[in-house]
Amino acid sequence: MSAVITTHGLTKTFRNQTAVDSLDLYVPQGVVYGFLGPNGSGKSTTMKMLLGLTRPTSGGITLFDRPLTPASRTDLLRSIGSMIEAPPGYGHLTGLENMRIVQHMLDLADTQIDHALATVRLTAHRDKLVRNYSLGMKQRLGVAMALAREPALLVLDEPTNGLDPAGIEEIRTLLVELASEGITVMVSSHLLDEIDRMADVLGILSGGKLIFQGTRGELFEHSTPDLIIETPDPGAALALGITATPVLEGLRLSGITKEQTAEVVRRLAVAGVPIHEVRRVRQSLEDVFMDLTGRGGLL
Ligand SMILES: Nc1ncnc2c1ncn2[C@@H]1O[C@H](COP(=O)(O)OP(=O)(O)OP(=O)(O)O)[C@@H](O)[C@H]1O
Repeated sequence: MSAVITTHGLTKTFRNQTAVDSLDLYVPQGVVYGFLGPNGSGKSTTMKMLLGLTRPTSGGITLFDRPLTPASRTDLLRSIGSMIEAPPGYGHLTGLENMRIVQHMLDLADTQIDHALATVRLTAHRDKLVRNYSLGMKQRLGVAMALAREPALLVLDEPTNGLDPAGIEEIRTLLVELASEGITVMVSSHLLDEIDRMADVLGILSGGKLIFQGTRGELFEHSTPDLIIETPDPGAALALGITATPVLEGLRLSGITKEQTAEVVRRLAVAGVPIHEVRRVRQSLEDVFMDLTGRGGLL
C-alpha cells in the first residue's frame, strides 16, 4: 500500500522540552489512521508539523511522495484539508456564510460548498447561525470546511472531543465513508474508545514517542496479558521468590513472556507446589492501550 504520509525522525523541541521525539510515521493511502495519546503527548504538535504550521527541529516529512519543504508546502496543502483548532467557524455567521469564506479563500465552486455541506449532513441547517449549532454540528461544519477543497488527505485534531455518543457515531460514520471513497483520514484523540471502531491503523504516542503503529490485531499481539496460576498454596510459591500478587484463585503475574511462564511453572512443579490451572487473563484493547501508555496516562 502506498503511503500518503511518512516521517523520518520527526522531532520538535520547545526550549529544552522534546514534545515530539523521533517519529517514524507511516500513513497508508485510503485508511482512517487513528492518532492516539494522552493529553500533552505531542499529537497536535505533530499534526501542525505535517501541515507546515510548525517547523520541525529535526527530521523530515514526505507527503504524497514529495518532501514537505517551504517551496513545496503551498502546492501540497492544496490536497490537504485540516481542522486543528476545533471547532472553527464564526458564531455570528450562518454555516453557509462560513463556508462562503472558505470558498472565496480557496476559489472554490458553489457545487463544492454544497457537496461538503451535504456530506456532513448540514444542508438543512446551513442558514442557521453557527452560535446556535450544537457542538456536534460545529465539529461537522469544521469537517465540511476541510472537505470543501476535495482533499486527498484530511488531518483532524480531536474532532470527537466533547461530543456525546451520538455525535461521536456521526463523525465515525462520516470518516469511515470518506476513507471508503479513497480519502486518507488522520484523526487524533486522547480516547481510544472514540477512535477504535473507525481506525484501520493506530499510531500511539506517549511522551512524544511513537510507542505503537499498526492494526488493532497487531496491537493485541503486542500485549502481554497477565497470567493467573491457580494454586491452593500461593504462600509456597511466593516463598520461592516468584514475583506475583496473591489473588482469590492463587497468583497473578504481570508482563511475563511464554518463556518466563514455562520457567515459573517448572520451578513450582520442582518445589511440589500444586498447580490447578495456568491461564492468561483476557484483555480489552483499552487494557492493552493502558499498559502501553502507562496507567497514569489520561486515556
Ligand atoms: N508552542 C509551544 N511552546 C512550548 N511548549 C509547547 C508548545 N506547543 C506544545 N507544547 C508542549 O508540547 C507538548 C505536547 O503538546 P501537544 O499539544 O502537541 O500535545 P497533544 O498530544 O496534542 O495534547 P492535547 O490533546 O492536550 O492538545 C506539551 O507538553 C505542550 O505543553
